[in-house]
Amino acid sequence: MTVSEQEYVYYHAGGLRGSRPVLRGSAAKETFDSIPIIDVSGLFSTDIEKRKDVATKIGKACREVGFFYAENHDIPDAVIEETFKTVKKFFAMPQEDKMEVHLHKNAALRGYEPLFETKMEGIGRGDMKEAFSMGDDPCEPEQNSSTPPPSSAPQNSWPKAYPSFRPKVYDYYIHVLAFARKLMQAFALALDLPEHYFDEATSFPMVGVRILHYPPQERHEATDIGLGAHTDYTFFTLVQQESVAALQVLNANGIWIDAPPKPRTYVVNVGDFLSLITNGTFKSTVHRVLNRSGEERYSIPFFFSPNKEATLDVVPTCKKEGDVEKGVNAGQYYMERLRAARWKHPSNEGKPAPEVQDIATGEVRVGA
Ligand SMILES: O=C(O)CCC(=O)C(=O)O
Ligand SMILES: [Fe+2]
Repeated sequence: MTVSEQEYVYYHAGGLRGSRPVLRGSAAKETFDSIPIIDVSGLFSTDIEKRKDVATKIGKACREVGFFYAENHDIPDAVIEETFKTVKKFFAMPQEDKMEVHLHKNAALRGYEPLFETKMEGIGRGDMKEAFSMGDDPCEPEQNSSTPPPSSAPQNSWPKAYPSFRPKVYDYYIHVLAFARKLMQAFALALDLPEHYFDEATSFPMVGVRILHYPPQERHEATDIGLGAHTDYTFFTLVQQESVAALQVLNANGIWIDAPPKPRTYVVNVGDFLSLITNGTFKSTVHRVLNRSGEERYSIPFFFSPNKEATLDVVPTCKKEGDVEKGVNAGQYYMERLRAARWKHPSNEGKPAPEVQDIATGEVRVGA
């Protein structure tokens, strides 16, 4: 095969542009071609051996794939169903009611983002999704922070036109946060660390609920994308998808593996923070959303990351000889990544527009 015939996949990983050759036939490496399903019910057992059994499976999935489906979690169906109803009602509001809480009006980059506002990849129109995000804020009583700051601007923006939105989103938030904490303990066990190893670094974690609406894509090419190929800047992410398949995960051969919704499961994926502190042992795997279904798609990622103040260093069980301590400040890194993808936010004023890359051809240009 000549160089010019080599096909590549382009993406953003760890905030940097990357590419991967598409390997087929005899050139293909050993890699995953499906997403493992893990029964996580043992995590709720009082028997540590049962918890460790689940953690071992989680560890294998994180090392080999970076993604898994968690089945038999403890979040009631009714909570998830009610949340999707809420999500649909939010997106069905008149545009001006959504724009009232536009993310550009919020210093913490929370709130509503209309269609095509982010451009993870692609010289096309941008990401074909609208979103609303909320997250950790010690000032909001629903979050039961033991140490609210004496005074601080609210971090979240809530739509006035939909008063019951906030309590409904919080109902989801509280449930998923508890499950995420359980998973964090399982990740510790999976790394041969004490179960509560991460408790201190996640005492008031950076978390976010992002609700997403992907209209059906008119064009069926990768240049018309729901959400460009990326990795998450989290410890891990818990994605609840409704019924429409569109999420895809990139394997080592540059092949997109479908991660369709499976009833009563969460898609769990390792993010860049967990990859960083495990020296890359746990994979923060590239993924994207392409909604070719012809239907409206709704999904709800829940992002779980360390405390803002936490310093990220490689955990003792993953250290290698000669490693230099990374000492990354979690909060700073998180905000940099969040801002980089939203360069029109007022906090980026004066900074040059970032470069974007055509996901089909690899061509790079200054973003518009
Ligand atoms: O919509 C999805 O299924 C995934 C969304 C996602 O990857 C993200 O928001 O980081
Ligand atoms: Fe993601």
